[in-house]
Amino acid sequence: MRKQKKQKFEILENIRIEEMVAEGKCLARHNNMVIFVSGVAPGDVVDLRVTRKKKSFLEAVPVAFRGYSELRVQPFCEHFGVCGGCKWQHIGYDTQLYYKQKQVKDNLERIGKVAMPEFDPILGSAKTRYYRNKLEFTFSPNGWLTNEQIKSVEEFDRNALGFHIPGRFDKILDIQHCYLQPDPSNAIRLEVRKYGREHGLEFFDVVKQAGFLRNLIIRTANTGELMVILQVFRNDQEDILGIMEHLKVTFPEITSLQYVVNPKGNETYHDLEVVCYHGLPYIHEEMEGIQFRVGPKSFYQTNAEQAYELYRLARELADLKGDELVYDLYTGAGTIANFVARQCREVIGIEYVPSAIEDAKINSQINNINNTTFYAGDMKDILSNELLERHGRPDVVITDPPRAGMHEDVVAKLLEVHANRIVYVSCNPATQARDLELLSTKYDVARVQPVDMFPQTHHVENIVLLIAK
Ligand SMILES: C[S@@+](CC[C@H](N)C(=O)[O-])C[C@H]1O[C@@H](n2cnc3c(N)ncnc32)[C@H](O)[C@@H]1O
Repeated sequence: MRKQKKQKFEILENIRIEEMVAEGKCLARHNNMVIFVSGVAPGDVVDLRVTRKKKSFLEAVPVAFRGYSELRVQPFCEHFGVCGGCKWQHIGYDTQLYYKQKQVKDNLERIGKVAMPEFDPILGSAKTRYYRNKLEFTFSPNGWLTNEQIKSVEEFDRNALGFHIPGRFDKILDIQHCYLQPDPSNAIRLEVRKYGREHGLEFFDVVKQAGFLRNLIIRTANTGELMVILQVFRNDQEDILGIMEHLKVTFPEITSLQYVVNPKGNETYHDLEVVCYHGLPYIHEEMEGIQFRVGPKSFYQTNAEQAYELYRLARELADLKGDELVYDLYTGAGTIANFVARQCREVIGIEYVPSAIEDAKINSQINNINNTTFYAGDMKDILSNELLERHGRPDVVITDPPRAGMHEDVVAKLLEVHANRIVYVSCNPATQARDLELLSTKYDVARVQPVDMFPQTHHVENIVLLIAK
């Protein structure tokens, strides 16, 4: 007798979703086993398909809903559930803030294991939609179709311009309307797609590494300046100039229109020449009258309004009186360094990416800020005894590391220098908590202030003030 084939993915029925936990996933339990579930809300009752089995936990996705959570609200975007962009739009903004605050508290208390003050309530974002100043869209000749679209596939032009399906480098969701970036972002994207389709320009196929239109970046600054960068695979000048001219005429509000020819295997263009077709090769963001020049390769905080709130809080916690030496670690394009420079004696900014340091210097120059010095290199090498001897021991350290947190050598150096204050800005409370535990031998945690930079997502930013013991 033939053996019955074992079902690959187990279905678990009638499971109540308990809590929102890390990375925007929810927790449920079945037979004493913990299950991490995406796309649900605490209080939902669901049937789950197990997608991953580990010794101590399972991962699963819902296949049917038997009851809906009271926390749910109607998602506003037609791409919800497929697009990776706004995964939390099925729960209201107050609930999102509640869980972000909880995420910070859980991480700091569970991992950090240090004495904590009362946490300040999370600072929500004034804008919960259209808050991003930068989006990057990818072209594809065979865009992802929804089940509805598959039924009538002949009606759909598969040439797509949108976002990657989460976890898929080769699948692009064609976006009709995106709620993340203000006007005229949607209009520009739709016009580029229309022009490409109507003129028979090939949308790039990442698997075959063939085609022409590759990627579109739109940056909408808070000064009203607008940058558009088109990435193409081949240097077909007639086609490039055709689409550039069309965009220039159709959107006179574009102040910086650029293109990059990228024949490489990936979409990164930091090592390629970006050609300015029209306008200036950069745009400006502004904060308290300080201008920040943003070039095609520059990093700038993507929620500019909330970045201002974040920096304002960081500066408040730094408690600058005018005579301090401040070290701004992981300074990026020197945004925090320049933002606090007028309130202190001197700022030393350190950052890994050399082009960001060039931007940081320009940002000081164009604002007549003369008390900043910037260094490019790996933090653990640059923050050396030699540097500390040259500039002196910092009174205040502001540190804003990447998600991985600070290298242990950098933490060791901060213990050694024993600054009066450390303002630790983090986009990952888990690694922040790990670093706080190490720092707690010489510093007390005095304030904890979560900030929401990314509504509709599980991401949370957190500022911690440490005071020397
Ligand atoms: C979260 S961003 C902070 C940017 C900046 N403070 C701002 O608000 O715009 C972290 C920065 O750390 C830089 N970085 C990452 N690893 C680094 C390292 N090992 N040494 C120095 N800088 C590093 C990244 O390039 C990035 O600019």
